[in-house]
This record gives sequence, C-alpha cells and structure tokens, in this order.
Amino acid sequence: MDLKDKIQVYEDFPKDGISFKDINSLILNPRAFQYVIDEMTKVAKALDANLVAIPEARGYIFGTPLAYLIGAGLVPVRKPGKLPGEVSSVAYDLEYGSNIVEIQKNAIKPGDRAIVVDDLLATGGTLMATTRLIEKLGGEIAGIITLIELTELGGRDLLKDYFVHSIVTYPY
Ligand SMILES: O=P(O)(O)OC[C@H]1O[C@H](OP(=O)(O)OP(=O)(O)O)[C@H](O)[C@@H]1O
Ligand SMILES: Nc1ncnc2[nH]cnc12
Repeated sequence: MDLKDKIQVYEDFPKDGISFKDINSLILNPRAFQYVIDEMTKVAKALDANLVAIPEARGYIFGTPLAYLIGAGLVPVRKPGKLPGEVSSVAYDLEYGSNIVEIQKNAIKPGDRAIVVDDLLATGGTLMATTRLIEKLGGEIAGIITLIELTELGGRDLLKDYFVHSIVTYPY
C-alpha cells in the first residue's frame, strides 16, 4: 500500500521551515489505518514486551490498538501536569520546540519490557526522553516502533542503543 499517498504534508507548519507530516489524513482511511496497525503488530510480536508506552498525543493512536493486539498493558507518557500521584519527568527538545514528558512512577516495575510507539521519529528527542523515563524506573526497552521516520534529522543515531522500526521514511 502507498502510505505516502495518504499522509498529507503541510509546509511551514507549525513553524517556518518545518515540513509537517500529518497522520490525520491516513487514519481517516480505514484500510490504511488497519494496514499500519497490522504491520506494527507483526514487528511488535517478536519483541517479547509486556507493556506499550505511548507518548501523548499521537502515540496513543497507534500504540493503543497495538497493545490490545499483542496483549500488553498501556503506559501513557504525558505532557506535564496531567498525571496524578508520583511522577517522573524528563525535559527534551523536539524538531519544533521543547517540552517535558512525564510517566507515573507506579507504571513501571523492574523487569518490565516496553515497546515505545509513536507516529513519527524526527530528532528522536521525544522517544529518547521516553526511554529514559522507563529505564529510570527499572524497565527495559524492547524496541521502538513508529509509522514515519525523517531520516536526515538524526533520530536513529540518537536512539542507536535500541531496536528502531519505522514503516515510511522521508528525508526531512
Ligand atoms: O523526534 P522529535 O523531534 O521528538 O519529534 C517527534 C514528536 O513530535 C510530535 O509530537 P508533539 O510533541 O508535537 O505532540 P502531539 O503528539 O501532542 O502533537 C510527534 O508526535 C512525536 O512525538
Ligand atoms: N515534521 C514533522 N511532522 C509531523 N510531526 C512532527 N513532529 C516532529 N516533527 C514533525
């Protein structure tokens, strides 16, 4: 299936110079959405994970059906101030800004194996911050799965210690 055909690209959004890959046009198409989840599931099944970690907000879209299909628990990774109880936080930079991600401390136990699922790997800042949160709490990273990878932005190099699988690539 030609997925690029389904991903609408907006130039100069949300800032000048950013070529924004919009997954909303893809998930509107039921066959394309099913195809992506099926492809992610094939890869995820080999990773022997008991958890799927999902960065807010677009990671939720792909990580939730994937967790259901492989029989894993879900760990939301949220923007600051959204999670109750004790949380662990990491600040990070992403392609068009900077942010903080948080995870509930009781979400991860030593020995847990998590797959991190997101829509897009650009600089890798978001995914790296997520892996740090999980590892800080004693979890292991089973792998990282994204729909889109922007290959010239260096995310794969930053995440070189991990298995990283993406389905569609663009240079930037
Ligand atoms: O590899 P990076 O440079 O870190 O960029 C990738 C991240 O940027 C986007 O999230 P964003 O923070 O815009 O949040 P959203 O999902 O809430 O739109 C995207 O969904 C990835 O999580
Ligand atoms: N170029 C891009 N398109 C869509 N989401 C992004 N997140 C970070 N960079 C992005």
